[in-house]
Amino acid sequence: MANSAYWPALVNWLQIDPSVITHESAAAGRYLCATTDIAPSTVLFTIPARFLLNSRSLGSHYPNSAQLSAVQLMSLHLCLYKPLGGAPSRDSLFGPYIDSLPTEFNHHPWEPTNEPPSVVMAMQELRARYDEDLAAVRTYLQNNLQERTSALNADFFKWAWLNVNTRGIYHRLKKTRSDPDNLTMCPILDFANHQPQGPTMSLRTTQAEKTNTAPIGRLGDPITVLSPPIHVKAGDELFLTYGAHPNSKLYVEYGFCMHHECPEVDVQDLVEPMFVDDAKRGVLVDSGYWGDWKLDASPAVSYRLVVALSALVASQEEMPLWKDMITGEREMVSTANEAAWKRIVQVICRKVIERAEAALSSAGADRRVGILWRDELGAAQECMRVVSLSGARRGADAEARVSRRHCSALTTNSVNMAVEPLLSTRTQRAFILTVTLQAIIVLTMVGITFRKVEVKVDFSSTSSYKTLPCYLALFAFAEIFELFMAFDALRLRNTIQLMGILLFHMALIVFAAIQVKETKDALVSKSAAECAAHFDMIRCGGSGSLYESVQPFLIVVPCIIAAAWLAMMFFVKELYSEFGWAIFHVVGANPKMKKMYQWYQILLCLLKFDFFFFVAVTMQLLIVVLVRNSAEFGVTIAAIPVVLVLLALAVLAVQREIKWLMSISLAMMLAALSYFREPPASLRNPRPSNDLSVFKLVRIYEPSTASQYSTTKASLTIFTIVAFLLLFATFAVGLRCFADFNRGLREAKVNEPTRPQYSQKNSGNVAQQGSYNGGAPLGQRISIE
Ligand SMILES: C[S@@+](CC[C@H](N)C(=O)[O-])C[C@H]1O[C@@H](n2cnc3c(N)ncnc32)[C@H](O)[C@@H]1O
Repeated sequence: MANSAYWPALVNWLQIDPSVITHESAAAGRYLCATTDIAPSTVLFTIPARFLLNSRSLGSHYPNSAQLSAVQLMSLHLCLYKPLGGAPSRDSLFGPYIDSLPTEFNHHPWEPTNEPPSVVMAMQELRARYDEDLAAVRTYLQNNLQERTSALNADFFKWAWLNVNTRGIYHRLKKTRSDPDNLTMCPILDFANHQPQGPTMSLRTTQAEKTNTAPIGRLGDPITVLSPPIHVKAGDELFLTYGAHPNSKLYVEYGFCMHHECPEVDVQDLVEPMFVDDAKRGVLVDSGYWGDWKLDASPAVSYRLVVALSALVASQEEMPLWKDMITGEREMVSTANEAAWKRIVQVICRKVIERAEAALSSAGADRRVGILWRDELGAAQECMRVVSLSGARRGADAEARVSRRHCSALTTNSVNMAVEPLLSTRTQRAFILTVTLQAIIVLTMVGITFRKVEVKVDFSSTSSYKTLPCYLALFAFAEIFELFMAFDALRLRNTIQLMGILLFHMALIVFAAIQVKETKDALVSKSAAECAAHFDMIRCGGSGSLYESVQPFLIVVPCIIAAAWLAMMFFVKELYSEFGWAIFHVVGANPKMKKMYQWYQILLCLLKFDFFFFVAVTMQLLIVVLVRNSAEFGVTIAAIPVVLVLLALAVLAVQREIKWLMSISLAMMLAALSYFREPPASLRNPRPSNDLSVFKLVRIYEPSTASQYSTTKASLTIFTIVAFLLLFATFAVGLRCFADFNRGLREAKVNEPTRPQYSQKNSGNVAQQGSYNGGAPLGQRISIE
């Protein structure tokens, strides 16, 4: 079949009317285009499971198909049904799809010509994979389908294998995420060309991926393709991100190169011969740091290379320090060690520059090979510049700082962007629904209690009655705050905040339980003997009393919150695996950076909870203790927005790493801490009702003022202690984060993911939803940390 005829036949076979079409360009072959204007993240098309070519859809058509890997089985099928002599494929299963595949791969690099050594190595590895797959398929045919053995034409198999390699995408078909057979070819989607960054199409998370199990249906889940998260105009090209791959990988696996601003060089061929000491080689292999050593632009020297070269130049006595460095306990082995590995980096750079210049002066006709050499030259020159610049500075982080200015977009932003918008997975929706539902029920219960008491009691008559409005206000605020925190945690994919919410919710259970007794103390002021003599339905307990009528509502509240807590625990566990591999990967593989980022996340979380507890304590004071028309009442209310601004400034300081602002924020925290300990004399007031020194816990229990706090004693004590401890923790974590300023994390903090990101940085070996497989058996390449 003529290639131009494939499109109508393909959409007719799929029975869909997608809002996309293919066009062709000389530079990148066929590509996908929008046929109409499309709103952000709209469903473009869905391909049912029976049209997906993979181990599930083919398995039942081949005897003992489990003997073959997915790549082998798919390649075998394409090889057997390759369209011949312009006629359509004879395949009754996937004929129209096979007709839409490229007819040849003449341009695909197969034999090394003049490529850089690391690229030649990668090409050899690709060939080894191909040879292995061809041999496996031969053996399979001999053992199972002898009559088809003659159909295994090596040229056809190469065509088939390269189709699978350049068009296969990750698709969950197996029980575990890392199974190499989670691979499929998907009609139409496989016309999408690669764009390393910027808004691209994405795939809706499949049911199997959401539940983290094998798909339930025999053929697996369908694939739904979403448009980029921006408005697309008719005629615009629709891209997909294959992964944050360097040109060397794009060239070897997909046969093209792009102009990268931030190239990288694999220097394995230069570094490996330096390890003449087998013991050191063994240590690196055992610790997982052997190989994958790069000079790149962010950081100039990859962390793995720093680790390897530090080991290379470390003395025997220094090796324990080197181990401390890789566990993140120390920054470097020693200044002498660092100076020594930097000298080696300069030697490596010089060698790379020399050979790149030589290759470029005798460059052949292939434009792609020229790009590969220019990448090597550019990366080595940049690395040389940065390492010389940072001679006196500490660690690779200094280099990282300089280089990230140019390359942050490629490293932190270009990783595969969101597969899912906020609240698009069932677990996320279930989590928010649980928090919302329990909030509605709890507030209704508290509201009913309040109404019942309100009609009988004048709250201003005695201070103890004020416990009830205080209880209502606190709960309303706590529930709204929790809902905000839940949305915020999902938006940021922040698992630490989710843990914080669970702790907070647990505190709500305790608080609600305490309220049963506090409300009783507030209402039931007469002894049993007094009540026996003269029953007062408001001040007495027992049958017919006001307290008895509200008691069931008070008891039900902690039960509901506790039940919701159990459900939330379950959902947080699910969300942990949903976000687990998306969050904390913003900063790459460096354990030091990861640790710093985690402390930063903890600080942000603490600051949010600080705000809650500050407002909660203030609210209790306003309602129960302070006199409404007093100046202090006004000052206390005014303090709320002021504190909010201060906390926001603290967030800004830590995020942007503004030292002077962070110093002020820490000083304010310290001042607030000492305020808890001993209030300034000016704030002390002989009149207990106006006394802000209530912050000092002892006042709550002082005989002169104790009666004033009698009914709120327990909750005020708990809130005050928690607020103090939280502020203390915030101060300590703030100091820790301050110490991490200027260590290369700023870029990652500013570019935080408000959408999930699937890290590829530093692994270069990842296959995932929405990205092309990129060649090697997936088992070797899926990296889920
Ligand atoms: C999944 S296919 C995409 C559709 C393909 N262009 C076609 O003609 O069928 C992947 C192949 O497209 C080409 N390709 C993808 N992205 C490209 C890009 N940005 N520049 C040049 N070629 C690209 C490469 O040949 C790659 O192996």
